[in-house]
Amino acid sequence: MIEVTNLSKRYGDKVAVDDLTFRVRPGIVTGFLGPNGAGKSTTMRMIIGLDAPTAGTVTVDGRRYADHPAPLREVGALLEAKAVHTGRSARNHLLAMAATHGIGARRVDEVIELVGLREVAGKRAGGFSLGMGQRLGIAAALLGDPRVVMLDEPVNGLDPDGIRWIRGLLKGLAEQGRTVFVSSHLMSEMAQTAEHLIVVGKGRLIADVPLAEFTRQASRTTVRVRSPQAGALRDLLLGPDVTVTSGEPGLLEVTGRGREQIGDLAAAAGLTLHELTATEASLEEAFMTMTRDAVEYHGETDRPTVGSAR
Ligand SMILES: Nc1ncnc2c1ncn2[C@@H]1O[C@H](COP(=O)(O)OP(=O)(O)OP(=O)(O)O)[C@@H](O)[C@H]1O
Repeated sequence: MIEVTNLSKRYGDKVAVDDLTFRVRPGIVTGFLGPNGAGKSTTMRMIIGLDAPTAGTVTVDGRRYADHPAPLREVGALLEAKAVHTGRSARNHLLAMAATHGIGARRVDEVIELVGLREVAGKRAGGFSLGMGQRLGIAAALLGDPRVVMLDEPVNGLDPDGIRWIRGLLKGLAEQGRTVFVSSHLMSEMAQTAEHLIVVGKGRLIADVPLAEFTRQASRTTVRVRSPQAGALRDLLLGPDVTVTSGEPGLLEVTGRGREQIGDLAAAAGLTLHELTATEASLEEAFMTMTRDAVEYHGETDRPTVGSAR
């Protein structure tokens, strides 16, 4: 379990992480989702003590990372997929890491097998492709058989095979009861991997929801309505839990009322309709809307809003 409490990080005037509070539970894959610059890497660095918080606390299984007697056995992390610049073979690279933590050669061979590097384990790690380097980084993260696994953007730059492999690996680690925390800026990727989502924007928490709940909310249908009497129609449609927005004159986008209901209400009031179309938002669109709202929260609105009553 990772517990982040009122965590903030400032670099000079820049607030990278702003009063974040959330928990990452064992037994499931938790996705850490947010656009570029949202503060994901900074948060992960603070979890393993690479950066000191400006305020707030982070604990892993009840203790600060630095207070664990054998941190590598507690948390395995892959942060910033950077190339391994070494003339050593992959196996020797891992053996050297293992030796500094009192981990034996047997475990090195186990993780090599686990990440599928057996055939290239004797090759120079410095010459590895991005995908192989990524597998090596994951092997290093798993060396200590950690109860918490944390990976920052692990699928960046990987081919479809590599991506599928990482998804399977993460799910398997979670099924073994480990805490698995993985960041991405792609909703579509998280939708296939994570069971729970922590969404951040501009350093702030936007959502802390099960994926199923996010999907349910995202699939809320929007109805596009065109009418020469859009103003009157909007007034007619507004009500509790109904939102009406407009991007152009004569066009309304309505959530909270179904297509038939809108058609019936318009007909009963004698209003003319030129279009009545139901559209389902994709998960990616729902994520964009969510994070755009975080931008709006900071006062940078770019979306004209006709009216809403919630
Ligand atoms: N060492 C630093 N000094 C100054 N600013 C920093 C530093 N590290 C991060 N930042 C800033 O803090 C903000 C959050 O960055 P962070 O890398 O944590 O975001 P992220 O969500 O991981 O983004 P990405 O997906 O692009 O990696 C960004 O605006 C970034 O420019």
